[in-house]
Order: sequence, then C-alpha cells, then structure tokens
Amino acid sequence: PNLATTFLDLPLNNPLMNASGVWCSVGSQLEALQESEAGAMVTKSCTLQPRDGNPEPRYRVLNGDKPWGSINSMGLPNEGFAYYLRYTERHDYESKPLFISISGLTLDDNLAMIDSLKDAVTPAILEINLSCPNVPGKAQLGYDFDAMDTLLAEVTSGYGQRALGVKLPPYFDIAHFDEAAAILNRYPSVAFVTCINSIGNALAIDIDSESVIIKPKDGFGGLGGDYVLPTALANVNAFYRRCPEKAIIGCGGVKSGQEAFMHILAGATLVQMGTALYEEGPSIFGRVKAELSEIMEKKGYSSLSQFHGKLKTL
Ligand SMILES: C=Cc1c(C(=O)O)[nH]c(=O)[nH]c1=O
Repeated sequence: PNLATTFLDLPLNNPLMNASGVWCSVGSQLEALQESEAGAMVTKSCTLQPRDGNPEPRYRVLNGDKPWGSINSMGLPNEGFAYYLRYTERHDYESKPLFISISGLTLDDNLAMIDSLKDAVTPAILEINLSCPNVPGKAQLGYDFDAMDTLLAEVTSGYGQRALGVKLPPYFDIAHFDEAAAILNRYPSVAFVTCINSIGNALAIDIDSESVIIKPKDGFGGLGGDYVLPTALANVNAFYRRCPEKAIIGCGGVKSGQEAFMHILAGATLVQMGTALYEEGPSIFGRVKAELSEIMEKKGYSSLSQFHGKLKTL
C-alpha cells in the first residue's frame, strides 16, 4: 500500500504528524521530528513573547484502568514567535512540510505574528490555534463565535488571503457544528481545519492522595488520548461534511494504525498524534505507519484515496 498523500498541493510521504504542543517546543525536539518518519510536523503554538507557562506538575498521563489518556494545563509555554520563525528558516522542506502554529494572547499579537510571517514568505503553513483551554483568564476563541468571526476576517486579510488553517476545540452540539462551519465557509483562504484540540477543563483525581494530579487551575486541564477519540472522529466527520472545500486534519485519540484509519475514513487528510507521541516519542511514526499499511493491505487498499472520507452510515 502507498501512504503518500498531498496537502495544499505539497507531497507527503505519509499522513502522520505531531499535534501542536507535543515534541515541538525546542530545537532538539523539532530536529527529532525532522529526522523522524512523520510525514509532516508542526511547531508548538507560540505567543509574540516567550512564556514560561503554568506551574508544574502540569501534564500527567492517566494510565489507570481503561481508557488511557492525558491531562494537561501547560499554559502555553513557548520560546516566543521569533524562535519558531527562525526554525521555519532552517527547516528542510524537501524532507517534509512544516506547519507553524500561533496562539496570540490578543488579536493584535496574532496580527503582528501573521504580518511577520507574510513578509518572511516562508513555505511553512500557518495553523492558528483558536482553542487553547489553559491560559487562565482567556476564554477559548473557538467557543466565542463572534470573536472567531472577527478574528478570521482580520487574519485572512492580514495574511493576504494566503492559505491557512485553524485548530478548533471539540464541539458537542450539532447546532455548534453548523454555526462554526458556516463561519469558516465564509473564509475561502481558511484552507484546512484541524479537529480537535484537547477536551478542555477536565478533572483527574487520585484516590490515594484524595487530590487532583496537576497543579494549575485547581487540577482542571485539557483531556487527550483514548478518552477523546469518539469526539475527535465526530468533529472530523462533522467538518468534513460541512466544509467540502477545506481539508480536515484529524487529531485526538490516535495511538495506532487503527485510529489513524478511522480518522481518514471519517474525512481526515492528515492525522496528528499528541498523547501517544508524548509517551512513546518520535519512533511512534514508524510504528503507526506500518500498522496503517498493514490494515490497508488486509482490506485491499493501495492508496489512502480509496477510503478517505468513505465512512458508511447505516
Ligand atoms: C496552546 C495551548 C494549549 C495547551 C497548553 O499550552 O496548555 N494545551 C492544550 O491541550 N492545547 C492547547 O492548545
């Protein structure tokens, strides 16, 4: 089977990449992703200035009985926009496409970063994060439809109608899928949608210590891993059905070829891994590639296009 695909007319060896925020904050991690078998990669969402983020412990893997996953309240720690812009200048674009994720604390910060990016004329693809759940005092843009609309109007014109994408939070109501998609469809230069970010503000409890397990926000944090797979698949398919002109990047609950196959069947062109990558490291890309290839072999598929978006209903 051939795992090759294209995204915004760029060729990829395979559809797998990291989720923004995981294994992509500093140079050594970015170089490891560059060397890995990932088909593409994305940088940690950045703010205009560097940030330390929230106090630790701020990430924990939840590996009690099934299901398995993670909770995080990192608080947007990052090296600052200039650091990641410099990385876009030294990335090897022959080996794999690079996405740069921005998550400005204000609209002006987002516009300032976008202006620099536009002037840099870099091949890096912009993914705007509308869904960070862990910055105290900052509501998620993805859950404020008016603010999201205003941001997209400013950002798409600021970026000169160049192709860009958005990272969305999970939605849980059909009316919200409808409303969010209607806004996105008004911006043709929003060429892709990445669904989903972590399920925000979950609470993990340790019964021995009778305590929460992460320090920030009284233990409230974004959920990842097995817990979020059905919600991730629903959001991928909901936006795939509603945004026929846009590509969907699937993120959430992928830890093997099985879930990667499900995301592609649901409509994802590329598939991101967060929690599983955090726990296993960049060797995961070779493993999941092989597993996806084996599933395709068994089903008689020789290319991704033969099952991409072909989820059946009853
Ligand atoms: C960019 C901040 C995010 C963070 C964070 O830095 O806390 N965690 C997430 O699960 N998703 C985010 O989008």
